[in-house]
Amino acid sequence: MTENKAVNINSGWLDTLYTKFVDLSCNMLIATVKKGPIPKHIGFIMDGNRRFAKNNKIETRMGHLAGFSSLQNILKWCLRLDVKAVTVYAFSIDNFNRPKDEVESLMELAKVKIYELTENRQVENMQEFIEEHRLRIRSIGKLDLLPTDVREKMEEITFKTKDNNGPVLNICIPYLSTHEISTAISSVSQQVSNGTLDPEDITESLIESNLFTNDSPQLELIIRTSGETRLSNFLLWQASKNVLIKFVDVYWPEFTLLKLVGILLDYQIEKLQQKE
Ligand SMILES: CC(C)=CCC/C(C)=C/CC/C(C)=C/COP(=O)(O)OP(=O)(O)O
Repeated sequence: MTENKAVNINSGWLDTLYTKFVDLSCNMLIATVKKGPIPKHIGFIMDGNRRFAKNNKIETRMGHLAGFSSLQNILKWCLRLDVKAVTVYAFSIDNFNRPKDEVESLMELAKVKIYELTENRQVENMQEFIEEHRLRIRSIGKLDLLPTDVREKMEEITFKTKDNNGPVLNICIPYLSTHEISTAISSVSQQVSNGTLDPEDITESLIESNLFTNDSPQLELIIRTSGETRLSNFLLWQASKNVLIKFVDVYWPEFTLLKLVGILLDYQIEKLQQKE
């Protein structure tokens, strides 16, 4: 009995010490990398949740849940690093071709997590974090493909955070870059056909101003986890403008601050080389 108690006290003390050590290390890493240029807008292809689940012998659903936790951590670090926009590929239009129960569980996860945020519940201090950083959350993509309840939750959080004047989190769900570009072109053609736009005034920047990311700063970095080296129809137009693309060999739920900092240092070296 006494022995157990002693072990509990010791492990509590060690946990606290460990947490403090981790916090301190994270703060130091963030302060160090912030001395150099930080990309204003980062896109993440959050890949590898299912392989993470398989490797760890857990259900696919739990892999996606671990992916959501990873998203929360990475978002927090990005905001502390003063990144102004984070765009995440949460669900591709093609993902609707996955097994029905996986699609349903991903939709449920999206709905529940967004519900927790909109209803002002504590999601590991996430609500506090949104308030503190005045974060705007937007869902972008072909929203009418979402089940009504999920779409409503997405629209609700976009509405609730629309007047926040801090950074923006763009959640691509369900998204394909080619759909985004064709939607922009269609909106421009509409203006031509109703006589509000002269075809001669169609420029690259006009098309760009009709993309879903039109109110985010220029994309400067894309990170894809899981070792895959493709863009998989993510931010193709935005990626054409001097964007550094980094492929990392870890699954999304395993992506750490240390990995992010390593990539940011590469980004800073590249910036310095471009200046020379
Ligand atoms: C509400 C919200 C924003 C939720 C985010 C949750 C999350 C991280 C979703 C990503 C889903 C997804 C298709 C990941 C890709 O890994 P994969 O499933 O393709 O894994 P694999 O590459 O190993 O097959």
